[in-house]
Amino acid sequence: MALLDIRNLSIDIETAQGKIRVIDKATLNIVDGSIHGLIGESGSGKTLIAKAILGLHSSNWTVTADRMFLGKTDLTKLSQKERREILGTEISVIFQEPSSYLDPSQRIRTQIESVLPKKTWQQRFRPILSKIKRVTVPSRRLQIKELLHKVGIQNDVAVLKSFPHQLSEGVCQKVMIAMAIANNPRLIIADEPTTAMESVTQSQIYRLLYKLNQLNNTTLLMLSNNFANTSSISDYMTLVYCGQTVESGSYKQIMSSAMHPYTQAMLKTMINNEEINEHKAQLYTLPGNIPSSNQLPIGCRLGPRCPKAQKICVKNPTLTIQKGHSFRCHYPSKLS
Ligand SMILES: Nc1ncnc2c1ncn2[C@@H]1O[C@H](COP(=O)(O)OP(=O)(O)OP(=O)(O)O)[C@@H](O)[C@H]1O
Repeated sequence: MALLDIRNLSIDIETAQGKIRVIDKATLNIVDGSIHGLIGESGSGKTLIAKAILGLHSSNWTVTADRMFLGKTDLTKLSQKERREILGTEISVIFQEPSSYLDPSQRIRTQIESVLPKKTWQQRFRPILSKIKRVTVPSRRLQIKELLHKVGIQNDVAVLKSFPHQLSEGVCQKVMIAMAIANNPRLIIADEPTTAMESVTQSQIYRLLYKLNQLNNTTLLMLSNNFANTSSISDYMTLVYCGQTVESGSYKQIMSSAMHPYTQAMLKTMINNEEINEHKAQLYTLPGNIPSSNQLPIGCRLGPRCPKAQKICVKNPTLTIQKGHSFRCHYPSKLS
C-alpha cells in the first residue's frame, strides 16, 4: 500500500529571469514501511520535491499536482497550519549538516524535550502515583535516555548536557534522528543525511536508519546523490534528473532491468567504481553537466547528454508502467 502517492508534481518558481519550471511532472509512489531512495546528481531537484511534500514553499513558488496523498490525507487540501501539524508528527525530516539545524544556544536536553510528545497525565502525576499506587511511570528523563540509546548514543548524560558545537557531526546527526523519531512519525525524509561525514560515521548512520526501518517499520525517503550507498539499503528507488523523475522501481527492477539511459549511467558509474561520493561531483559516464535551472532543455531534459537522443526527445516522453516499474524515455531499453 502506498504511504505517499504523488502524481505529476510540478513546481514553478518566479525568478528575476522569469518563471522557471524547476520540477516537471514528478511522480513518486512510496510503499508503506519501505526504504525509498530518491537519487540524482546535485541540483536535480530532490530537495525541492521534499519541500513540496513538507509544504515548505516560498510565496514565489507555484506547486501543482494531480495527486498528493499521505495515506488517506490529501496534502493539497490542507491549510498551512494543518501542514505544520503533520510535520513532526506524521512526517519528520533529517537534514544534511545537522549542526546548522540544532540551536547553538540550547543544550541538547532542552532541544530534545521541545519535540517530545506532550506529557501523559500519568507522567504529570508521576510523583503522587508512585507514592499512592506504587506504579512505575517512565519519567521524561528515562524517555529521553531510551530515545538516545535507540540511536546508538550510550553516553547520554554527557551528550544531554552539551551544546551542539561540543559534539561531532556524527553525534549531532544521531541527536537529529532521535528528535525525528520522538513522535513515531509514519515517514522520515532524510536529505543527504551523511554529507560531509567520515565514511565510518556515514556507515553508522546508514545502519541506524536501516535498523529503525526494520524495527519500527518507519517508512524512509532517502535523498541522495550517492547511488551505491543509497541503493544498498533501498527497497525501491526513484531516479531524478533535472527536475524530472526518469525511472522508478524496486531494487531488483532498477539493478537488473534499468530502462532509462540516466539510470544506466548511474549503474555504470557504480560498476566502474567511480561513485559520485563528493557532494558536488558529477556523473562521469555521461558527457557534460546537469544544466542550470535557467537553461533547461525542452522535452526530455537529459536530451543534450543522452547517447540515445533523437529529434523526438524535444517532446516530453509519456510514462510507461510495467508491473510497478515506471520510466519516461522515447527509447527505453535494457543495458546490453
Ligand atoms: N528558490 C529557488 N529559486 C530558483 N531556483 C532554485 C531554488 N531552489 C532550488 N533551485 C534550483 O533548482 C534545482 C534543484 O535544486 P535542489 O536543491 O532541489 O537540488 P538537489 O537535488 O537537492 O541538490 P543537492 O544534492 O545539491 O542538495 C537547482 O538547479 C537549484 O539551483
